Amino acid sequence: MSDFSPGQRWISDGETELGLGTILNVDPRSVTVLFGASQETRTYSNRQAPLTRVIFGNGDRLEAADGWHLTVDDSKEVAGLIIYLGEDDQGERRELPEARLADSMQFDQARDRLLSGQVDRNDWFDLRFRTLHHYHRVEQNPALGLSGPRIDLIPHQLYIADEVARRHAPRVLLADEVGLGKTIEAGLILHRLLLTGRAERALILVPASLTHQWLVELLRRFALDVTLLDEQQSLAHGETNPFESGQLVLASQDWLFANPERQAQAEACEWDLLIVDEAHHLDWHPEHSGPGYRCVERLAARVPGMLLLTATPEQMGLTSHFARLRLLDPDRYHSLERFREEEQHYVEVAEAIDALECLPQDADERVRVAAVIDEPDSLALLDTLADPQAGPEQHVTARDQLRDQLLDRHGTGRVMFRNSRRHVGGFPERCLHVSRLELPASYRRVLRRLERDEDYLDELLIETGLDHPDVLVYPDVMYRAQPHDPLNTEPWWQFDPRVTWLLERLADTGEDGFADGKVLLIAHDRETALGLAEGLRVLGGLHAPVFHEGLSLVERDRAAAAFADEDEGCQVLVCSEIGSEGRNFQFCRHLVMFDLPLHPDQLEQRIGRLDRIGQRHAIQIHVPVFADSPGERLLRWYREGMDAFSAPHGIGSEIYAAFGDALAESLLDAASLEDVITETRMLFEARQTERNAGRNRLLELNACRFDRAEAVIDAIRELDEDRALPRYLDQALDIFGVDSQELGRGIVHLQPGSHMLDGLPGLVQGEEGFSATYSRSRALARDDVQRLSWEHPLVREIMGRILDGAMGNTALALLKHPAIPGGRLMVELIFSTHCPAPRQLHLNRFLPPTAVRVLLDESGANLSGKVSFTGLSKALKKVRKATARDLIRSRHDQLRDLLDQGEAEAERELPSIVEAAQSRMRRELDSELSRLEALAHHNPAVREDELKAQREERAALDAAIDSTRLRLDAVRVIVTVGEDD
Ligand SMILES: Nc1ncnc2c1ncn2[C@@H]1O[C@H](COP(=O)(O)OP(=O)(O)OP(=O)(O)O)[C@@H](O)[C@H]1O
Repeated sequence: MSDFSPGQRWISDGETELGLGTILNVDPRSVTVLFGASQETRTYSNRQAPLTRVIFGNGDRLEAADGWHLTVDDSKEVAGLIIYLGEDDQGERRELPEARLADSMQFDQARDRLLSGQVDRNDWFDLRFRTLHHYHRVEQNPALGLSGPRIDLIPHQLYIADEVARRHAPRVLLADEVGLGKTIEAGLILHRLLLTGRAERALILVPASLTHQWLVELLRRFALDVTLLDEQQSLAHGETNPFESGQLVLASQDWLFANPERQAQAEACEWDLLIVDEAHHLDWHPEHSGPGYRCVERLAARVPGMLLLTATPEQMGLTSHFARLRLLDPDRYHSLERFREEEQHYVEVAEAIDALECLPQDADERVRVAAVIDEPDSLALLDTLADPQAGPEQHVTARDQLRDQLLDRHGTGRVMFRNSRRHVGGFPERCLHVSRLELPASYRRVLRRLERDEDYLDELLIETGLDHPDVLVYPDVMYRAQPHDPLNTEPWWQFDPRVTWLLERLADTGEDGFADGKVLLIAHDRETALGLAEGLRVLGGLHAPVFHEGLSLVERDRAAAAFADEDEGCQVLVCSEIGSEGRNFQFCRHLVMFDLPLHPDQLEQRIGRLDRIGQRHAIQIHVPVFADSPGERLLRWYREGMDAFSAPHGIGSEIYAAFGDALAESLLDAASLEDVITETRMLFEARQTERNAGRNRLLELNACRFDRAEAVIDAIRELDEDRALPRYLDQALDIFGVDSQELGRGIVHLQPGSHMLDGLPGLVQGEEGFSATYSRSRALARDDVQRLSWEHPLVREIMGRILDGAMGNTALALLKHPAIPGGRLMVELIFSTHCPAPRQLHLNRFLPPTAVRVLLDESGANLSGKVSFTGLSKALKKVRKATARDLIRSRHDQLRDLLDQGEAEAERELPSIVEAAQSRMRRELDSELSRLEALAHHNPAVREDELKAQREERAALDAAIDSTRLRLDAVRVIVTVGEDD
């Protein structure tokens, strides 16, 4: 191209964001352009410069470098430079030489780009329209944020995620029984909040031993890229706050709770959500609370959303449990006494819920319901339900609504979610195998003396520094604590029969043996675990990795990975108590409790490693005990006092508080043990009956409302089975330059093509790319295959780039049609609703960008209703860019008039779009608001700030929707060609 002259204004085709350029220099080979707004200079080859001359036409409004505006009505050319003539905003006639146009004039808007002759590929325009269409659809799906994660669709988890993530700044305790998927629930909530714009930054605090597992789960299941922060990483940030280094930060509790400076840095950041796993460790006492509790308490006061996770909420006692509820909602949980008192009425509420099923047939049951309700809306529903004249449909609706109201208005339901195996169902059986072994002489010697001599216990405690009753229950620990005893010369594992017992079982292929599967072994003490591993190696030649608190995180993960490997992995993993929390070991079927923990909740945590979602076998729990030892008595207490091995019952903590001391006393005294067991059993049965009738029942009914869970699952399935996604993605990948290769069985491999556009997640030039599938079940079966969904980061990135940028917002194509003579012009205009609002309002659920298409022929007739987008698109032929530019230049004025007319046509559709969005929003938010207001009367768990936020949100949404405008998003010029052209 040789017609460049210094001073002319041109724009870069590939980098429109640089703004308007000025030719600085031209020589026979190259042309140099200054882009003043971005302070960039580019030199291009003179022959192939990807530049378009910017020439405005009559009616265009221009901005001058010194800020005034000119509406053009004429132009002239002087020495190759254009001078625009027209009127300024005050109506004065002025001239504006092109060299004095503002550098900052924007050229990404479709109108400007088109009129300045910039056109994109025709298929880009198609993709842009389809993107708008699908985005509009998907954003309104109620399952948005829940459909992308690579998980099985398990009702209780999806119910909780949906219920919690729709709340303003949710603050809840996720307290499902062990292994039912609290991590998954927290991940789902986080994912949905992020995708819908309700949260942007989250801090996740987990025990050190679980950091890696969380990191992997969040990446593998939720495609969330999390920054794992530790001291080493933090030091690398020098003076800057390391917690600012990512949007999602994962850190170890052990590290943060011990480090006041780092805590101050974490507190100094803005977070939307705080997640704390294994929250039962946050212990609180009136005189002294633990450092973890204090740290979380300070964060809780600043961070609006909070999820606490624990399977054993009362493990540190009821007071600590209450204190954690208070962290979530200090207004609601201010008095422990009152909390206890409320619990007394749960039975009546649960009975009233059951009574609903008997109405209207059994009129007497009405009284039971009426006894617990007094709100007029509930009473009206009860009247309908009890009225035999009402129709069956009315009965069903009234029953459902009343049930929801009863659940909503009483109990801890809004703050605490606890699903149990009993309620969820479908979990494997637990089988207990006890092996009685003879007490070795070295242990017996001490125990006998303890039984005979009361003072010896005190001496022993002082001498060993151990606690009571640990000294009794862990004889190998006691043995090791007396290294100076001349009789204690051998390592304990050399004579402890549990070691040989274990070796025999590991090798045994018979019914009693462990040879058919992996074995997780948990011992209370780290030294026991280490010694045992040594014993296995020396006595049996067996290598067993050890997992304990003394290992670094990397070493722990290595040990767990060595165990998990299906083909190469070791048969047994030896863990100290630290292995009994949070880790996923459901691929094992044998659990060996080398000794027993002293707290029932700890016992349940141990079993929970295997008894979790994904376990496919009955769980074999093996306990070797020494005959007539304190360990055997402890076992009896667990079995006979509370059936601790058969199923979780959630009252371990209360039982331990009541009988822990008496039990410790009776471990040496078989006679008093009988009484402890009898009394434990009585309390256990009484509490269980009480809780199952009241609190547990309410918690269960509240933790999963199956009909609502089903509705969420249906919405997810709709997205899962959406056949439009593969079609859309095929086209998008092709345009973005991603190569896709079918691998068979529904799996494709995606990798960067040679012309791939940069910055697509998971695809880097020169790297392999990734394999993926649209099928949920296939993705679940194969860790190495990602799942493609509308929520996959690659799909979101592609859609975002198209919608936020200018890609494909102008095009020109030819149409050959026997009925239309050549040389005619048509324009296809795509308008989109534009409605600026803060992201956290999640406006898209009511009014996502909505396309309005207008198709005009050159006479201005609107053909949109007659000619569909797809029909027209199929008939179009592409054209060279240079020809397109010439065509546009020659029809500039006519095109501008058509654009103006199209705008007026589209505007006519706006009111109905706004009205529909407004009524959708009001319907949903008003009913939620009235539900919340009614609830607040009864259940103080509704926080005042929640109500306030809900009202403000409604007002803000109303205003935002009201201010919706239409913006021209894309335009395609269509030129007809005759049969002979
Ligand atoms: N919906 C699901 N789809 C697939 N796997 C799941 C699902 N829910 C849970 N799992 C798997 O089941 C195991 C237990 O889940 P998770 O770790 O979330 O339970 P948890 O309640 O947090 O356990 P714990 O009480 O031990 O902390 C994990 O391996 C998890 O990946």
